[in-house]
Formats: sequence, structure tokens, C-alpha cells
Amino acid sequence: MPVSDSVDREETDDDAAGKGLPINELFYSLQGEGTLAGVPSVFVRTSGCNLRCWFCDSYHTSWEPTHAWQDLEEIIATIESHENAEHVVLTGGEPLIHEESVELLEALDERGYHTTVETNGTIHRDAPIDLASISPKLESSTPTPERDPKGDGEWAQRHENDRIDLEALSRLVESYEFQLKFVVTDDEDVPEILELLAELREMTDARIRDDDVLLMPEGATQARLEETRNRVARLAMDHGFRYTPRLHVDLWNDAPET
Ligand SMILES: C[S@@+](CC[C@H](N)C(=O)[O-])C[C@H]1O[C@@H](n2cnc3c(N)ncnc32)[C@H](O)[C@@H]1O
Ligand SMILES: Nc1nc2[nH]cc(C(=O)O)c2c(=O)[nH]1
Ligand code: SF4
Ligand SMILES: [Mg+2]
Repeated sequence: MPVSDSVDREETDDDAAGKGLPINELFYSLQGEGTLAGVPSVFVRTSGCNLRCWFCDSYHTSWEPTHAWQDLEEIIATIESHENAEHVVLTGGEPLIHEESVELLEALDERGYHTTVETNGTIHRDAPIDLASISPKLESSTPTPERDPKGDGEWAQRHENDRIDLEALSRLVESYEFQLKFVVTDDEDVPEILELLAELREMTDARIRDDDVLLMPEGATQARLEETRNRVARLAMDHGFRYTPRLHVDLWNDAPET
């Protein structure tokens, strides 16, 4: 299958309609993050993202998108080949930039799978999603020139402008069972989380419990998590939020397809 580095539907997906989805990787593992941590799941990782977090642990879906286009039948057949899995996690990149993600979720729903969508919360789509795992991006994710993994901060402004969309966040929490999963490095992240929660609670009638809010330590490697996880666990306790580990990193470090 041809592997390309262009995702020509970051802005619009009209041209790519019927092409299936750009798949970066598709594998069987344990859910590593959030309320379903530990659950055997098939992961479908689409390529292409509308943001550019400096710390993105899936560099080849965002900064340098790499993928093979697969049609939905092919994707579903691979998912079904993992016979022990009842859960499917659709992730990326940002899976909701792709219209075809809806069709995939519908097909999975028809087949009885539990579906989790890992999303940055900037896009709402109407789809059979059992758990919206929303990870709104804080200011500390912005790729400033000092922490740009690829260039000299060319993406910083666009990322900063687009990383929070309260309208999309409201619609997501109103439409789906959800968790709000924040990537946290230290206590400087907390005021922004509290402010965002206050704004969101103001905007929507959906109930957002502190129990729906998870703090996840920043770190794509075991070495980095050594630095962040105890600090973040303490912050979760101090504020009455949940802590989520990164079980897959604990188990397999930064190996692909885990
Ligand atoms: C690669 S993202 C794909 C889904 C979507 N684009 C998003 O950001 O939610 C999957 C998850 O990994 C998290 N993540 C990415 N890089 C991370 C890092 N260095 N440390 C901790 N979590 C990270 C994201 O916040 C998100 O919850
Ligand atoms: N095991 C495992 N669990 C995960 N949960 C969310 C992931 C993601 O990249 O979206 C992820 C991942 O990449 N691996
Ligand atoms: S939004 Fe998700 S996929 Fe996109 S750059 Fe950030 S962590 Fe990576
Ligand atoms: Mg991951």
C-alpha cells in the first residue's frame, strides 16, 4: 500500500470523499489512558491533525503525517481479526477532522463494538460514540519557537487560536458520555483547567462532575513520566480530580503499535 505524507483534507474533506481513511497504525493493545485503562482494545490511528502540540506523542500523524489510505471494509476486517476485542479506540491525529470517521463508527456500532473516540475537542460530529475521550489543549501545549519539534514556531499562532473551541466542547459533552483528560506538566497548568471548566459549566446544561475530569502526566517516555507523574498525582488529589496513568508507556515505553 502506498504510504504518503500528505493529508489533503485538513481543511475540507470534500475532495477525499470515498477514499476511506488515512491510517497511520492499527493495532491491538490495552487502553492505556482514562476510565477504561486496562481494557483490551483495537486502536485505529488516523493521520492528520488540526493542531500541533509540541509534545505530541504521535508525531507522524501531526507534524509529519504518514499513512496508507484504507477503505472502511479493510479497516473493519482488520479490527474483526482481533477476535478478543470488544472495544475499539478511534484516535489520531485528530480523528474527527475526517468525515469518514462517522461511517466507520456507524459500522462498528452495528457490529456491537464499544467505541471510544480520542479527540482534542475542537470538532463535533454526530456519530455513535460510546465514550468521547476529550483532551482539550492547554497553553502549555503550544509549539513556541523554543519547543517546536520541527521548525521555529510557525504553527504557534494557529495552534493558539484553534486549541479551544467552547462551542464544540459544549456539544461534545452534551452529546456523549465523556471524560475530560488534560495533559499536565506542573501546577502552572491548573488555573487554566479551572477557568475552562468554569466557562464550560456556565455554557452547558450537561453535568460536568469533578469525577469526569482526569489529569494525565505529560510524557511520551518512561523517563519523562518519572519526572511528571508524582507531581500530577498530587495535583489531582489537591483538586479532587481523577489521575490517569499512561499504562501503555509504563508497559512498553514509546514502542510503536502499543
Ligand atoms: C495523540 S492524541 C490523538 C487524539 C487527539 N488528537 C487528542 O489530542 O486528544 C491521543 C492522546 O495522547 C495525549 N498525548 C499526546 N502527547 C502526549 C504526551 N507527550 N504526554 C501525555 N499525553 C499525550 C493527548 O492529549 C490525547 O489524550
Ligand atoms: N495503549 C494505548 N492506549 C491509548 N489510549 C489513547 C491512545 C492514543 O494515542 O490516543 C493510546 C495509545 O496510543 N496506546
Ligand atoms: S491534538 Fe492530539 S494528535 Fe494533534 S498534535 Fe495535539 S496531541 Fe497530537
Ligand atoms: Mg497514544
